[in-house]
Amino acid sequence: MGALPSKVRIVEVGPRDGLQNEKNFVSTAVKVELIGRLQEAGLRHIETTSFVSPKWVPQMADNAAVMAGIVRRDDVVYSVLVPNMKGYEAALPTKPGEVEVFGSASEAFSQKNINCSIAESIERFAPVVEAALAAGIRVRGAISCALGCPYEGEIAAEKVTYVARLMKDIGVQHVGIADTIGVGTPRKARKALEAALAVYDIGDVSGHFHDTYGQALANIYAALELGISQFDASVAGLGGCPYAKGATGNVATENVVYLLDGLGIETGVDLDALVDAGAFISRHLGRTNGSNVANAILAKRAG
Ligand SMILES: CC(C)(COP(=O)([O-])OP(=O)([O-])OC[C@H]1O[C@@H](n2cnc3c(N)ncnc32)[C@H](O)[C@@H]1OP(=O)([O-])[O-])[C@@H](O)C(=O)NCCC(=O)NCCSC(=O)C[C@@](C)(O)CC(=O)[O-]
Repeated sequence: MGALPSKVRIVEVGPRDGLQNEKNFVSTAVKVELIGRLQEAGLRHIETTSFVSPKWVPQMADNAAVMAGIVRRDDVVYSVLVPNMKGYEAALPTKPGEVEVFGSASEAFSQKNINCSIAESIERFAPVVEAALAAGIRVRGAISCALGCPYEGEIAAEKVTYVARLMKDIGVQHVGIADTIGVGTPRKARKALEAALAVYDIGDVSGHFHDTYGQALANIYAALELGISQFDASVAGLGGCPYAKGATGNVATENVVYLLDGLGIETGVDLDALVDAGAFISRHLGRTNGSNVANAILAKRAG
């Protein structure tokens, strides 16, 4: 195990992963304000929305309006999820900085989430990747259920390598290893990441850890020890996937920043401003903040 990275890129997924499962529609204005607050807090990579079927995920139906409403900064990458060419064609005019195709290491989850097999998903992604790269847009891929599946249970590391290889072969530049249901522990996280590292370079692999079993920070630490330097996180721990029942949100961004600050690892994020952004969206949703770091800071502020 080498030294920990000196710098980490946090991809803020709250506006997409965090909100997609909300039953009540969150207005476009609130989504836009949240994104504004997140970038003011120093986040430079934000998963902004997804171009998926509004029948499947109604909360993301205002994707184009969100992309039109945000006040863009040149130094922020605005990333959008795209499952097929229909989504890409809708996303392109909104000028995303990155498109993210999302596959799975589990056949069953692939069917539930995107209504096709792993092989079919790659066929759908291939023209998206080709078109995006030709347009100069970065392409990231997510590999869901890399540490376990709500339908199949254990997922072999070989399955992660297999999907990573398929993604690499069609030109996907970076893969995110996703613990969709938050069941992983550090050893599993390490195995899944190493499975992707058999195909991708260290700078092109990131971690996406849901915190259902409270293991996400431990998994991030294990990933840091491997040299991984990019992680997805969701402000106030918002979220869950509509097709992974019972899974809670992604690891809270505030918790990740606190950990990395403590380790002396640079993120560029101002924790206080981030806590304000999390308090804003939690207030709006009428939800207890899902970040214990945020709650501790808010309690301290209240005296
Ligand atoms: C993928 C599809 C569209 C396939 O859905 P399908 O039904 O197989 O698609 P289809 O091509 O047969 O089309 C059916 C209808 O959907 C429309 N359609 C088709 N494509 C699009 C599109 N892009 N945008 C808008 N509409 C679309 C299409 O026009 C048609 O409309 P109709 O004629 O019935 O009115 C569907 O299954 C879907 O939208 N699924 C939602 C997937 C999703 O958003 N899941 C959550 C995000 S993934 C996630 O959270 C995991 C991640 C990334 O965070 C990592 C982790 O933690 O694991």
